[in-house]
Amino acid sequence: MKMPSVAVSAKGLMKWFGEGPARTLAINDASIDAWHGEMLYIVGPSGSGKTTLLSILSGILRPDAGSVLVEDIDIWKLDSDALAAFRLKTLGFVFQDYHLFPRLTTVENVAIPLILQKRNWDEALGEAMKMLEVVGLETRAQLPPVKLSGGEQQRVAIARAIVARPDILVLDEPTASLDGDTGRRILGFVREQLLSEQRCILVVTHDARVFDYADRILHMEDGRITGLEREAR
Ligand SMILES: Nc1ncnc2c1ncn2[C@@H]1O[C@H](COP(=O)(O)OP(=O)(O)OP(=O)(O)O)[C@@H](O)[C@H]1O
Repeated sequence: MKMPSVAVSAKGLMKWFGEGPARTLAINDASIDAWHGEMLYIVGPSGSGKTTLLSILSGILRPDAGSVLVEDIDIWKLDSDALAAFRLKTLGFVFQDYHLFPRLTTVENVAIPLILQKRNWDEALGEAMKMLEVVGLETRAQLPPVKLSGGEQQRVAIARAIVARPDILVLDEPTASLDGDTGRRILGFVREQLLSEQRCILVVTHDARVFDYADRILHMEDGRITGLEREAR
């Protein structure tokens, strides 16, 4: 059997927030390897450090110690321009609060990663439209995101994150505003589409309804990684 290759490898991560008596250790000596072709979940109680870890792994938040290799590149040694270019080329994100652009239409929001990669505007809008069909929002394409419900905005954020087929997809509570069926359908689609291309998907979630999509589940508590389960798939 072919061994999976490592997509993201983090070693000895530490992260503190705040100063003096309010200083909090958010990540305490965390190390992980995530592989191409797997969906790796990060679960744990509120405040255990899941979002902080995801932000460090995806080049958004600088750790105080430790290293992160993504596709063999030591991302925290890149300068800020190189890191931004690398994130654009390699990573797709869905944040907890979606980060949609209010002045753009829904379809333009989904097209953004393709436009930033210098794809032709009409072609980018065409691809974005196909993604909106997948998440069931083609009739909302020309509306601004504020006209959409929370669950619809979450689906737009997911469509935008996968439209450029990123090597690594990072999802923070991707099903929080979705009903059970929609959440499962969309995560199932993401899994099927991206894992068949050997992409790596990192998911922070509390949503037990979608746990069975995970290949492995990493548990966190008080900033530490306390366990790793392999799901029987
Ligand atoms: N920007 C920040 N400034 C100060 N403290 C922070 C900041 N971000 C996170 N923390 C603290 O770091 C710890 C880990 O937070 P984090 O948001 O990573 O946890 P989480 O497991 O994702 O929680 P949740 O499930 O509630 O989103 C918490 O104690 C939190 O209060």
